[in-house]
Amino acid sequence: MNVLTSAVLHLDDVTRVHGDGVLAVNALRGVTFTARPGELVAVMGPSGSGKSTLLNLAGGLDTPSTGRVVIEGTDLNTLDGAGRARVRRTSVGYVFQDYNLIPALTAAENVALPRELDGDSRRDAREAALVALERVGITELADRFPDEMSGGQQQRVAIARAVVGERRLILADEPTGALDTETGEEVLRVLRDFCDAGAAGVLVTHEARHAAWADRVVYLRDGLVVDESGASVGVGAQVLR
Ligand SMILES: Nc1ncnc2c1ncn2[C@@H]1O[C@H](COP(=O)(O)OP(=O)(O)OP(=O)(O)O)[C@@H](O)[C@H]1O
Repeated sequence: MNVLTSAVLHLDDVTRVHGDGVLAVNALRGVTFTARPGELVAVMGPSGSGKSTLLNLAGGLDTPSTGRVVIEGTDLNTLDGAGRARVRRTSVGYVFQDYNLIPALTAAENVALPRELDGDSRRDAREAALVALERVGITELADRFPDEMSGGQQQRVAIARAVVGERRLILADEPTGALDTETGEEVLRVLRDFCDAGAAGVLVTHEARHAAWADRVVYLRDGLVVDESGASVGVGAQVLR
């Protein structure tokens, strides 16, 4: 099968230079990367290796200097800013270390927001939010505000917000960084479940233990993919599940 039609995310020989002249930094230097439906791919590497740059490009928040980013068959280079924003709203969900929930909105309202921004009626958006909250196992917290929830519960809300409306690409940047070990593992299990149900996930992490939930690990150094491991980590993921 053609990689561009089978992949949810495909980066094709992508470079990204930040700044110019003597201050130019080659954050990515020709990276090819694919995440397919059902797959959770961990991205690891030292500080400054290009992990955040890769995630920002993957989500259409940044544009490559050269190369292509293709999401669900659409080459983002062919879109204008509004087109990229639409792909972000409909195909891509982000999960951040610090949850990024809106404090004045309840869990259901936070999750419903992307749907409302995309034109759903308030009622349809709430219905979609309740489905997403059920999938992360916290329906009963729908009407609580973020400061009435634990960190792990807030991160589940953030994951529900990332997937609401059938978005199929989940980009997670150190999603367990603010959580204790046990809660962090529960959050990774939720991410894993979404990928098992057909989404594609990209998980940036510093911890090998967390990368064990992934099907593959891609190691970056100085803006290049220096190693990719599949089989052994895949076995780890099977054991953990
Ligand atoms: N907006 C920017 N302007 C200039 N340089 C940048 C910018 N963003 C990133 N860089 C540089 O690009 C390189 C890659 O940065 P990036 O944030 O992608 O790395 P990272 O692997 O995510 O690091 P960390 O683990 O510390 O978050 C680094 O040298 C960084 O200093």
